[in-house]
Amino acid sequence: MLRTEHLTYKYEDNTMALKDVEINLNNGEIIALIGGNGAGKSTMFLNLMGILKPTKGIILFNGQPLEYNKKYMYDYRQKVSLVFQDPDKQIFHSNVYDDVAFALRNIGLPEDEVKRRVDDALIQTEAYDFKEKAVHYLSYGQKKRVAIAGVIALNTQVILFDEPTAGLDPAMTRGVVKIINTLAKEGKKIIISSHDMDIIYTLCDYGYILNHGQVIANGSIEDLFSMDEVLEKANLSQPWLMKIHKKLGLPLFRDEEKLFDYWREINGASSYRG
Ligand SMILES: Nc1ncnc2c1ncn2[C@@H]1O[C@H](COP(=O)(O)OP(=O)(O)OP(=O)(O)O)[C@@H](O)[C@H]1O
Repeated sequence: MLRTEHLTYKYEDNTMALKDVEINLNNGEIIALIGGNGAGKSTMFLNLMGILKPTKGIILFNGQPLEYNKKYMYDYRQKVSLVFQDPDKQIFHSNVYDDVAFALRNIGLPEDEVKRRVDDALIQTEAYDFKEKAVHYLSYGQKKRVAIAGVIALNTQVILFDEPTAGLDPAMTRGVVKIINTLAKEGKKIIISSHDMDIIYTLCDYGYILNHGQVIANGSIEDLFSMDEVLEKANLSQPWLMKIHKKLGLPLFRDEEKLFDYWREINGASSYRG
């Protein structure tokens, strides 16, 4: 699978965005990459995609270092894909359907297979209703869903999500969380960055905390969010379920439904208004 060794990346203006970063996707199913603004998350994703080339260190896919030539990258990007933080960096075509179909046509899939995959991805992301619409008329949230549809249609083994829910309303956010869970259940490896710690906590089983380009902690999600000092140093907060656990002494639950079930059980259904 995908891992890095001593990954270091320096931008042209000498900004050291990543220093000696070691991550390994085998450590979990849905992996979190978290850190405050400017910690290096997007730079990490661009390196993992081969869009940026490490200044030092290597990225290994299935045990072999990435190669930075056209042929290798053409194959690699059918196995590893990225949902960019900014959908405008991902959407190139003027029409939604053609944009989602682009990469599939590029790899030479027959048009009926392209249609099946594109329609399915647009239905999953609730973007089907505007599939004929011009991209420049779409709202930010709609563009984001088109960008996610493009990656779903590609059906790669590894999917990197850079801030997939930023700018989405609560209903769409729940939709994206559901999509990511479904992709993981299908066996895909996922790395996700988000400033929403509740989403990270609900979705991910393992994580890395980046601070000024360095991994300052890694471990199971429960362990990571128990490290008060590390979270403070990295400008992160605890998920609300973790706060309830720590401050009220309630058991630790992975999602709110389990907390509500527990509450119903200990207090009787009558005191529960949900
Ligand atoms: N093209 C660039 N040239 C120079 N410096 C850059 C460039 N892109 C990013 N940086 C710098 O690299 C560092 C890491 O930025 P990056 O965008 O990877 O962080 P991030 O964790 O994704 O932040 P955010 O949460 O704000 O999106 C920052 O100091 C940023 O200013």
